[in-house]
Amino acid sequence: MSKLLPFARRAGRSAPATAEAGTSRMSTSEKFISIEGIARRYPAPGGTTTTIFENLWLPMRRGEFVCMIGHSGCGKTTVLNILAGLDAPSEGVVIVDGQAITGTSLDRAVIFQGHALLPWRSVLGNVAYAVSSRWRKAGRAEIEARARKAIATVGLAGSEHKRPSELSGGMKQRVGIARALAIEPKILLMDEPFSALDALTRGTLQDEVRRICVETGQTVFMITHDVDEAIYLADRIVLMTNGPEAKVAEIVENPLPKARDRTQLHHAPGYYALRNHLIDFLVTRSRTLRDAMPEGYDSRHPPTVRPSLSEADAAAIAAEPPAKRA
Ligand SMILES: Nc1ncnc2c1ncn2[C@@H]1O[C@H](COP(=O)(O)OP(=O)(O)OP(=O)(O)O)[C@@H](O)[C@H]1O
Repeated sequence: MSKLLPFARRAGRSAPATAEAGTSRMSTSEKFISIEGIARRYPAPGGTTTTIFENLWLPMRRGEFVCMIGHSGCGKTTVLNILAGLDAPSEGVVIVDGQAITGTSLDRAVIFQGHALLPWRSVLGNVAYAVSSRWRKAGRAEIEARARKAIATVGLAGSEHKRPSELSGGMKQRVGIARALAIEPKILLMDEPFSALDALTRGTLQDEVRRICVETGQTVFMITHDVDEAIYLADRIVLMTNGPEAKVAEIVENPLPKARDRTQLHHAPGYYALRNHLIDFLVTRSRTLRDAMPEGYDSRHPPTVRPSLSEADAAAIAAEPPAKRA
């Protein structure tokens, strides 16, 4: 407890988080995924059109974990569906690994909030089914070996022959993750994958997903409403203004070290500045920015923000003995 106190004190007396804004542009060769000027519009009553979002630009590096946060209705799932190839933009294009997306692909696996497992198949059967659709010519032994490996990766070894009705919500979600991983996708797309789980299971699965993504160098785009989940998992956090006509307000770079421990996050310098910045955005700025973006806003290059410590906090940390900072 005593170790917690200096940080708790700092959190309490911190000035509002300052943010270093800038536009850290990604070079063309760095862009593994490139969302380029996409819009999604739907017909509305009276022959009009509703624009959910427009002129949305977002590049992602290979191996990056990007979370998107924004209020309900700003179009997060629509963006994910477009990345998956399940929906098409009304304007603009998404380029993955140099190719424009024209439909679904086994290179882009989706993990939904609901598990969508085949109820009549066992855990092994569900995962093997996905494996066989990826490697159509593979023999039974190879398919089973690949499926078993993915099942073991998510900690379900020993449950291969259980049916979905015999599994808890967390176990079902693990099967969903195993099924996605088993096809060795280039990109993992996750739509609030843990939101229906209890806090304990959610934490465990966040740990597993983080470990797997770090180990495999997976590129991930994930939607979440959970600020702490985004801080733990993401390298960058995309903040959407409220819809309709939502925009990428800013892209927040996570200043926390890549080697993170969920239970120790609140000790990390910069944690409270980042958390306060995200919450402040959701509480007020997501609305005010929808109504008026700052002068000079360029939707092609939304501001990149790196919430930083207040000067007082930075000085306090610098003054601490190194052992205390660890
Ligand atoms: N087929 C459709 N026809 C008309 N409007 C649609 C259609 N699909 C989605 N929308 C609208 O598009 C908007 C964005 O939906 P979307 O599900 O992408 O939002 P979201 O940010 O993911 O929301 P949530 O956080 O609640 O999941 C919503 O206002 C929704 O009503």
